[in-house]
Amino acid sequence: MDTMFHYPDDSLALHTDLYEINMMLTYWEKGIDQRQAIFELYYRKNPFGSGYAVFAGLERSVDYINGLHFSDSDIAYLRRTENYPEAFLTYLHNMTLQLTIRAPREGEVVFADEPLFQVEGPLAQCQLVETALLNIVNYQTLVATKASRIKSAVGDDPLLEFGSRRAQELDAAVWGARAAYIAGFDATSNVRAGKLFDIPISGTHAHSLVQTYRNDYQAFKAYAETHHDCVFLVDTYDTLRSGVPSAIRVAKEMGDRINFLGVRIDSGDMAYISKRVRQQLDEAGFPEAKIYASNDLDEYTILNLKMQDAKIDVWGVGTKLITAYDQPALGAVYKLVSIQDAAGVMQDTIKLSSNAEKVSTPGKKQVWRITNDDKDAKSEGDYITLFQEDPRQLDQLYMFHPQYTYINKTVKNFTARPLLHEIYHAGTQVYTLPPLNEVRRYAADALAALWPEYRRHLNPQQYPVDLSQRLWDHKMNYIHAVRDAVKNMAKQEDD
Ligand SMILES: Nc1ncnc2c1ncn2[C@@H]1O[C@H](COP(=O)(O)OP(=O)(O)OP(=O)(O)O)[C@@H](O)[C@H]1O
Ligand SMILES: O=P(O)(O)OC[C@H]1O[C@H](OP(=O)(O)OP(=O)(O)O)[C@H](O)[C@@H]1O
Ligand SMILES: O=C(O)c1cccnc1
Repeated sequence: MDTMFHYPDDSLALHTDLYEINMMLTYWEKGIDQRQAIFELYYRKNPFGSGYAVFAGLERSVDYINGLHFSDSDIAYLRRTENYPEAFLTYLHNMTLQLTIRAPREGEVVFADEPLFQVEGPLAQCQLVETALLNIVNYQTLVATKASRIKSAVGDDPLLEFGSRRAQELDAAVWGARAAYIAGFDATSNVRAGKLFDIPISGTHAHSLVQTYRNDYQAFKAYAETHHDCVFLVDTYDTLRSGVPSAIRVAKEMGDRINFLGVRIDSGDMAYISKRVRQQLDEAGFPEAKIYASNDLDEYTILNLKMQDAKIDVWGVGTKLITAYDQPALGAVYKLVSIQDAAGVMQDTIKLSSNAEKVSTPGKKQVWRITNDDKDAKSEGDYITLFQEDPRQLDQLYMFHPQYTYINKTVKNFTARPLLHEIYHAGTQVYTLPPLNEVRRYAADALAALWPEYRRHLNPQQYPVDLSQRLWDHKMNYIHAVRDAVKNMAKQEDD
C-alpha cells in the first residue's frame, strides 16, 4: 500500500451515503429487501436560468453499475466500523445487481421534472445506487448545460476547455472535459481526458515559459525551435509593445520551419487589445494568424466581447465552465414513485409539499418528446405519461400545463418519441453506449430541434413539460387520498 487510500480491491460500492446501507439493513432484517421498487431521478429547475439542460453522465453511470460489487476490503471496512450482523455483510458481499434501469440517451436535451434515471428492482439495490447516480448526473449534466450555453455564445468559433486546474478535483476535470465536449467544445487541454475519451487535445504555453526566459522574444524563439505548431502567449509584459512584436519577429525568422497559428491574450481589455493585435498581425503579413483569448470567460463575457466586435478567433474557457461557477449545484433528487406491497401489488407513492412544484408525481412514467410534423419537426413540448400509455396511438394530443391547466393546446400532426430507454434489464446491460462523437452530434441535433425561444440565454420561454390526462388524474387522486388519510388520522386522534 503506497498511499493511505490505495486498497488493491477498491470499489465504488461504498461510494454511497451510510444511510443507504442502514436502510438496506432494515429492509433485509424485515424481509422486504427484494420487494420491487421504482425510483426516479430528476431535477426541479433548469440551471443557470436556462430553458433546458443537456443530459450527461450515462457512460460513467454504466461504468459504475457494471463494476458494482462489495469487495473484500469494503466488507472488512463495514465490519470494522458498523455494528452490522455478519449475515448481512455476507448478503452484501454476495449481492448481484438485478436492476432494470432506463435513461435518456446521453446528450439528450432534458427539462425540469423529467425522470433522467428510472431505477426499478429490489428495494435494497435501488437504494444502494442512489448516491452515486445523483453524484454523477448532478455534476455532468450541470457542466454539459453550462458548456452548451457557452457554445451557443461562440457560434462556430473554435472553443477550448481549459478548466482542469480550477476543477473540484481530478475526476471533475476529466468528466467535466467530456461533458463540455458533448455539448460542443472542440478540444480539451487535459491530456488524460484526451486519452480516456478520445477527445481532441490542444495546448499553447503558460506565462512561466516567458518568465523563465525573462523575455518574450527569447521564450517564443525557444518554443519555436522545439515545436512546429506555435501559439505564443503575448501578455506577460506588454502585449502591444513587446508580446506581439516578438511573436511576429520569431514567426518571420522561423518562416516555414514553424506553423505560426497565432497568439493568445489572457488579460486586459480584450476587445480593445484584440483589435490592436489584429492590426499588428495583419500589417506584418500574418492575416491568417488567429487570436486566442482566455481569462475568466463564459457565455456572458463572450457575448459582450462579440458585441464589441472583439477580434477573437479561438476561445479558451476554464474556471466558469468546470466549476459551474454561477450555479454550482443542479439539485437533482431521487424519489420513490412505486413500491410493491405485502400482497405483491405495486402501489404508487407520492410526496406532498406546501409548494405545488415540489409535489412528486406518483407512478412509473415515460417521457415523450412531441415534435410537430407541420412545423419543421420542432419540439412542441414533452409529455409525461404513465409507463403503459402510448401517445403514438392517438390522432391528436391534448397538452395542458400541469399547474395552470387553462394553458393548453391540441397538437394534431405529431410524432411522439420516448426519451427513456432501457439501459439494463434485470441486471444485464441491454444498451450499447454510442461513441462519444455520436453523443456530441446527437446533443447538437437535439438542441437544434428546440425553438430558439427555448434556447436563448436570457429569460427563455418555458418549454412545456406536461402530464397526460391519465397521469394528471392519477396524481390528483393520490393528493386527495393522502390528504383524506391525514385528515382521518388527525380526527381519530382528536376523538
Ligand atoms: N472588453 C471587455 N468587455 C467585457 N469584459 C471584458 C473585456 N475585456 C476583458 N473582459 C473580462 O473582464 C475580466 C477582467 O478580469 P480582471 O479584472 O482580472 O483583469 P485582468 O485583465 O485579468 O487583470 P490582470 O492583468 O491582473 O490579469 C475578465 O473576466 C475578462 O474576461
Ligand atoms: O481563466 P480561465 O477561464 O479559468 O482559463 C484558464 C486560465 O488558466 C491559465 O491561467 P493561470 O493563471 O492558471 O496560468 P498562466 O500562468 O498560464 O496564465 C490561463 O491563462 C487561463 O487564464
Ligand atoms: O493551453 C493553454 O493555453 C491553456 C491550458 C490550460 C489553462 N490555460 C491555458
